[in-house]
Amino acid sequence: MDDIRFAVLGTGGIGRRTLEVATHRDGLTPVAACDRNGVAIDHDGLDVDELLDATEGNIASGPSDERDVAPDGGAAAGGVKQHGEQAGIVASDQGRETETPIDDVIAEADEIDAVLMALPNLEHDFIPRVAQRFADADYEAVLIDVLKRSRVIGMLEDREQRLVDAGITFVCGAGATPGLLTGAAALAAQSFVEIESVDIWWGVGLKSGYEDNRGTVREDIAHLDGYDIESAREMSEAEIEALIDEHDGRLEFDDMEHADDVLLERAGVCDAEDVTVGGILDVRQDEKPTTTTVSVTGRTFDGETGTNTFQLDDATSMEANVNGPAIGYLKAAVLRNRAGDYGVYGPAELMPTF
Ligand SMILES: NC(=O)c1ccc[n+]([C@@H]2O[C@H](COP(=O)([O-])OP(=O)(O)OC[C@H]3O[C@@H](n4cnc5c(N)ncnc54)[C@H](O)[C@@H]3O)[C@@H](O)[C@H]2O)c1
Repeated sequence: MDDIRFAVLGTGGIGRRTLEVATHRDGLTPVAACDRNGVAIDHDGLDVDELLDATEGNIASGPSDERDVAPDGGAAAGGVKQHGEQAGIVASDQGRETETPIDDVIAEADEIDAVLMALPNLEHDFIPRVAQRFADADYEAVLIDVLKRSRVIGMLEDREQRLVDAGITFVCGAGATPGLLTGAAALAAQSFVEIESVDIWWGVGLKSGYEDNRGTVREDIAHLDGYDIESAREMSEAEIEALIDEHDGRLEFDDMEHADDVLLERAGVCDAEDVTVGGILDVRQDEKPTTTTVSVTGRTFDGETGTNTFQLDDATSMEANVNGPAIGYLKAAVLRNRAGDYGVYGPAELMPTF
């Protein structure tokens, strides 16, 4: 495959690791990265090591704000919690401060083959609206996200014709769950002619990565009983710490709104209601508190009922299982885009490329 020039929107816990994982994969040149405060662009290729060193322990994290989403100057919805104007990419020699980081990347989009959106999703229409802005700028290449929420997929489908008209190939929910595990479920389903259930059960240990992954932890809290997207967005860091203390560092989630359900339905594998997603997050130990397992139960053509399972090795980190697939799906999407195949795809509809 020819060299792929790619950008990462959001250099938090996930986006930083996207850049790092990409250095281990062939044919990828990172040419742009941005966070809420700044942007770094170099069409000859960013110096990933320098950028990672500069942002180590210094992520411009927190919920998304709207300041460069609403060109009309629309106010941010709810309180915006920032970690200082100098946090994140502006601390890198390659970075510069900007009020319009995403627009600055869009302005260079003619020379970019793929854009990976590692942005927060606490305002769940944030990523669809960013996609729309690329389409409105007549970007003709690949967009990919690692979002989690089921409801966002419909928002992307609503914009599908606009994306096709622009010439965009969009892969949504292309991280771990949804993402790798959704794709694994679609493969595991092939033994059967009818699927009864898909159960996804994940385990993540984050002790050494907790500081880097506060954005993801905040979003996960929104899935707990008694919390929702709005309340999780408004929580202070101290409130999050207190909640984690109450649970001794271990949060268990049942029946999460994860887009694996609608993405498997899109791919024709089963009904969304037959899919359940849950898991355990432990922010005080690196070991996974439980083994990530996908169980697909179905009926075979000759009348047997069985369960195919797919497990991740406990040694593989969340960051490895999100970013490896995201890059694999990004590469697959570039091949599709170059073949003139545009539109919205989920991770159960195409095979990631290594
Ligand atoms: N599918 C999966 O398996 C999976 C797993 C983990 C995380 N995720 C998703 O990955 C996403 C990123 O998570 P994270 O932990 O890296 O979050 P984070 O908070 O650490 O990072 C978010 C980044 O986005 C930037 N950002 C916020 N608003 C912005 C704006 N208006 N313009 C430009 N940049 C902006 C921030 O500065 C930061 O760099 C989340 O949506 C999370 O749900 C998915």
